[in-house]
Amino acid sequence: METVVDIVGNAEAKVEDSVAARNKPTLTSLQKIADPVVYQLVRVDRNGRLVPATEDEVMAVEDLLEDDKSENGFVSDSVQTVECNTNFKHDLDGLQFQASSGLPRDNVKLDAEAPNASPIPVADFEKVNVQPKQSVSLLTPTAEYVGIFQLEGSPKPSNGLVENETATSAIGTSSKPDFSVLKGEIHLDNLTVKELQETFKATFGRETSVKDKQWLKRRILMGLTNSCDFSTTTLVIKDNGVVKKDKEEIYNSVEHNILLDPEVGSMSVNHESSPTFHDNQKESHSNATGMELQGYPTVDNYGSEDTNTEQRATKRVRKPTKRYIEELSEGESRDSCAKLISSVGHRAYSQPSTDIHVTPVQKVGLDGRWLIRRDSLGGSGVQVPYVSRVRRSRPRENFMTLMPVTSSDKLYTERKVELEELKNLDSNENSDEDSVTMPAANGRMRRKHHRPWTLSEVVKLVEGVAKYGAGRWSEIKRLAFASYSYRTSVDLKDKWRNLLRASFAQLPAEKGMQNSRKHTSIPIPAPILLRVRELAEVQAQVPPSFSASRFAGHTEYHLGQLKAKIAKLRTQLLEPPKGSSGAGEGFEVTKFGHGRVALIGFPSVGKSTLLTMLTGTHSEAASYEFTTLTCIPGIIHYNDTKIQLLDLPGIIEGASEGKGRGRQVIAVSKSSDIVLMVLDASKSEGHRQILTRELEAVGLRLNKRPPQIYFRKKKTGGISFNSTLPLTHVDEKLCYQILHEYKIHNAEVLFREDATVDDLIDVIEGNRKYMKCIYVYNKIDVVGIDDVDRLARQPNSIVISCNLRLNLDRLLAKMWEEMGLVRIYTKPQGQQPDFSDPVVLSAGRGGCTVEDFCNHIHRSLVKDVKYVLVWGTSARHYPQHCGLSHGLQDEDVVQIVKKKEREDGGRGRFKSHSNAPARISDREKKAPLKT
Ligand SMILES: Nc1nc2c(ncn2[C@@H]2O[C@H](COP(=O)(O)OP(=O)(O)OP(=O)(O)O)[C@@H](O)[C@H]2O)c(=O)[nH]1
Ligand SMILES: [Mg+2]
Repeated sequence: METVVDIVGNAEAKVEDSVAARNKPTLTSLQKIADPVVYQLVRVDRNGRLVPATEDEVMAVEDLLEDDKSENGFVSDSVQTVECNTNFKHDLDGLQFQASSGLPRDNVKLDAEAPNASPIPVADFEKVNVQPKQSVSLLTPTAEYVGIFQLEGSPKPSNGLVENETATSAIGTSSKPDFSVLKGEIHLDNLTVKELQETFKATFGRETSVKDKQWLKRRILMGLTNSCDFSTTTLVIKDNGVVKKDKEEIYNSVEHNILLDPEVGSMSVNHESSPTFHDNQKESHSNATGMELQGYPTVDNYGSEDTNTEQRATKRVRKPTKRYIEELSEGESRDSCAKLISSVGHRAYSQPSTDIHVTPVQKVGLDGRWLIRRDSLGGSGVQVPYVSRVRRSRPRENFMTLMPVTSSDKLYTERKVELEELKNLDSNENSDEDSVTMPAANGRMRRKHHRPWTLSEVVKLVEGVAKYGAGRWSEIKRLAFASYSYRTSVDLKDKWRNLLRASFAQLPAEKGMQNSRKHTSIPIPAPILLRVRELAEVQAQVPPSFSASRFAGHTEYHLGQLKAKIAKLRTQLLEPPKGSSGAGEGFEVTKFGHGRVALIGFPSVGKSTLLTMLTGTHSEAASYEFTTLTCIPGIIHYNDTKIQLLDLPGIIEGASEGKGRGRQVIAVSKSSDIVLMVLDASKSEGHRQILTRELEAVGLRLNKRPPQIYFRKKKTGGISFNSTLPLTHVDEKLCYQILHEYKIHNAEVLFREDATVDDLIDVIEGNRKYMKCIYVYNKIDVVGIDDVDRLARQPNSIVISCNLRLNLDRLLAKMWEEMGLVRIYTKPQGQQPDFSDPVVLSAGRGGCTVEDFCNHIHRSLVKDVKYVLVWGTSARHYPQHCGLSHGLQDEDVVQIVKKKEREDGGRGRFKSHSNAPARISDREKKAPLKT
């Protein structure tokens, strides 16, 4: 099989270029040319017909391209400034092959030097007889397709072939030796071992130490047979050599080349400045000088055999994946630009009078299937399209390797800029094109299995939502995305969600373009995002978790993470070390009464004095600090209830960290029902904040209710984040980060209120205590009335004076109110209620329902309760028959009606009056009758 790359040219361009090339066959002629040439990869079958190369072949060629480019360290401007407007003039009589092309200056120089400098003349060779209608075939630009047969100018007339040292040196040190420039026929039988080795080196690109002539000849012939395209030459391989063929054969072979299948891909060819065609440079027919190289037939030698042969073979037999086939087929049906190239190729081949067709390809696609490279040369870029097939087998190593890298930084920068443009050119005009591969930041190809959305698609989606409404994805898909078979309604839904995120996360101060996702192919313009936002707001689609624009930044996330970290570490700090017996000596006293109240405050604020005043229990009070060093309990008799009041040592700043036994003090206060924070009215206002902070540091939450956040850990299923209302402090990402900090990866979170990050952390920690706190400002006798008035108006505050016994009753009332004790009086059946000894319930101590009331009396009472009769504020009428779930209120009177024992046997007419066993077998057998 021979694989060739055929050139499709533009006839008009050809004429112009040929004229230009003749008049000014230099670089300037090239610069005037803007139209690119489409190269298509074809294959010559056994009948000599050119058939389109298969995908595997294209893939293999691309591999070779890549490999060669990566192997070849040679970098030259001329490599990338490919001249594709080559004008060929083939004389039927032959004998003349004119190649005029606007090669770069380097090429001109090298090509001009080559005939003179080349010491490799071999043998006389007939001038090539080529049909003018033919499409000149080029071999694929790989290292295997190198070599040229020269006809004349050889100072060394022999049958061997010699490497063109000048040319080799001209192109620099190559990693692979190039195939020698041959002249005339080659008869391997006549070559010496050394010459055979040279030939082998030229053919395969590597040296060999084998001296076996037969082996060398066989390998060389095999290499030539497999790799060289002799169809465009007058050479054939015959009898251990490359020999001339008849004119008829040449004519036939050329005729075969004209028959082309239009369905071929395009391929870029890099023309090298060197006359020795090296690796991926195999252009043999271009000459910038426009001079005639008479008798120089272009035989692109396929000096094959490289180390990748086996790999390529493996690739060819590998079955393409289903996805690859699907995408390729979709792409082929969709790619209008690809069709353009194909059709151009078809036209070019079908035009009888042209041999080169320069195709003005203007569209640029990045779908991985075709790509037009625009290399900058001077002011006018030359566009070189080539096939860039999607290869699902492995990602293309480097996008840039397909584009020859110039040594000039400027050109390199330009190319990068162009690449960026290409990336961003996913525009309206290319709406049907989708990127499958994208160049990543490190220059390697990053493959995306999904098709990135184009701007036109996004606009269509937004229009569809505006027209049909969000949620009607199937309808939008059917009506607006009918031609986009690869877009499902789920895709539309997902994209709309991402657009919503992007639009609500976008800060107004940000620059106009913002991506909804990090790796999206196109940035969404600000107007579209604004439109999305408008639509979402109109259709009440504001996602709760994205309604806060403040989350566009990372500061909140970072702060949230830090808060979670601090809370976690603080919890670890407060936990007693494992293995220890726990805390040391504490202040804990036995619980007594119906409620417990702790006195917390700085030293010498009057706590002990207050205890003495309220309870009658003496507690040492003095004018120096830390008079009290332990917990002193007292009992307050109030409203037929007993309330335990605890006098505690004074705490100072840093108590939560253990200063002044502050931790034990706070631990006792944690066990109480409410906290009385005693403050000195004559002291700084900051004391209140300090104490609040200290208590909160150990998990006490004063005058707060638990956050309305439902949180439940799960074993599997990930994190489900939901909210019943728009959130302004927490979003999904922040919630995930905080949970991640606690190493929670499976949980259910439901926000029922606009909670803060601290609330979420409290819920996750789960050990917070929410308590009522009354701020008691003592010693108001020493401050002005204005200050007293101001303090008294603060929430949860009360002003007192222990010395003057001012406002103590209000303090007790407030305390009672905050404690929420519920007194229930019992009423025996047929008797008066007992108002002397109530049953005291509270929400903090087991609840206030009838069942709690029964349990408070005795645990076994609940199952005997038939119903209860309730008098009081909780009853709608007196008495009300209530069940166990009825909620009781303060000073209710309850009468319990128990079930009767005889009712156990049934009710009404179903009642069982007999005590006989239910089953006959259980009955006692009567004694048999005596006869
Ligand atoms: N002017 C005035 N002084 C008071 C009042 N209540 C208490 N004091 C004085 O404040 C000083 C401290 O009183 P204590 O009851 O020992 O204060 P404490 O908070 O128990 O102090 P520690 O036990 O050290 O924490 C005493 O000298 C009291 O006489 C008040 O209402 N007015
Ligand atoms: Mg005291």
